[in-house]
Amino acid sequence: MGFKISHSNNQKKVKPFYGPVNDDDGTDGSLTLISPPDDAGYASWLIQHPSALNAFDSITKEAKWKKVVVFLDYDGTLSPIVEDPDKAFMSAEMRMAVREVAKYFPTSIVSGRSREKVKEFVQLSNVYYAGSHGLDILAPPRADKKVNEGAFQPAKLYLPAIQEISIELEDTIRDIQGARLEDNKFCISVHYRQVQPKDRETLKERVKSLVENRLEFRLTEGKMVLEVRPSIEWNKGDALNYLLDVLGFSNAKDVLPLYIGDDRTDEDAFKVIAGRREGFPIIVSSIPRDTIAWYSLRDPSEKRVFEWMDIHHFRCFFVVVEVVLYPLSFVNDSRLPNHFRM
Ligand SMILES: O=P(O)(O)OC[C@H]1O[C@H](O[C@H]2O[C@H](CO)[C@@H](O)[C@H](O)[C@H]2O)[C@H](O)[C@@H](O)[C@@H]1O
Repeated sequence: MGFKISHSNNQKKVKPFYGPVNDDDGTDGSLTLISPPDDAGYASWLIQHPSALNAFDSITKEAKWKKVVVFLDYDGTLSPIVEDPDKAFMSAEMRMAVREVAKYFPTSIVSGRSREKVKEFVQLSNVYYAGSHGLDILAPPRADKKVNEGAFQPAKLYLPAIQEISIELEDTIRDIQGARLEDNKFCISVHYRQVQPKDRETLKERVKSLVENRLEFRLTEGKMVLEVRPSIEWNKGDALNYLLDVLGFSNAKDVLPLYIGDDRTDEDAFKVIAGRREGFPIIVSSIPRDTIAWYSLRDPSEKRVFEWMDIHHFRCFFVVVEVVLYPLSFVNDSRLPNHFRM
């Protein structure tokens, strides 16, 4: 399978700003609420996007005899959303849960952060990392290539321009108190969580007009963050496809990608899974939201995700994998931790 990347220099793709319905709640600042965050609204949204916790049994049933490949977003999924982006630490329990999951299922972390930074936070060596919204992926070499060519970086040519626009952005936001830039290597994040509400529109307008004048860039918006990205058609959904391919699953009929994410950019990955009509797109949200995801996890903090990732729950998945891949005797193998034994 080949990967086509179009560099859309002529066609400007600036995504519209979505009304900041809930800008001050510290979580879903830029996302579209489809009903007020009350229990009745949430309950009816849950009918469309059932809780992945409650659906666990049906999910495991569907996964039987199939190969589950796990994809996880970082901020707001594995770590809680916090004021200071440099302090978005993942708990030790969550780390342990991800490490256990990755022992049995190929697991990738797909983040808007730079690959190096997200790896520093996650600190696991048994997962693959896709940073900068998938523009920087370190995965095993493809089956048809003997030598590992290093990271896949489709926007490498943009690096000098990214450095230039970073300086311009710095100048543009300098006088706005609380505004800060984060260099994510192939993308630049402009954070406004710590900017006073009265100054946020000014910041957005300035960044928007700067990016509009630079054809090599486009703008997306996350949770109280503007993300300046190269104008190439490549997103977290493409990263998911790329990883499935290099992991040897592109033509497999029995693959179920499982993706957990909380942000607008994760919708690209949900879309890919929805297009396959098989897999588990799971959104983390405490409010009803417009989403392509089929399942949901309520708490925007790590708690619910952890609960779901918890090895006790994943024990069910393990049984599936064990039936398919491992000899039965392995189940009661004393080398296995207690919670994996039958
Ligand atoms: O794709 P992700 O891994 O979810 O990255 C998206 C952005 O996440 C980070 O910002 C968000 O989390 C911060 C820490 O909790 C929070 O302060 C900020 O308001 C959120 O937008 C990251 O810092 C950004 O660079 C990513 O673009």
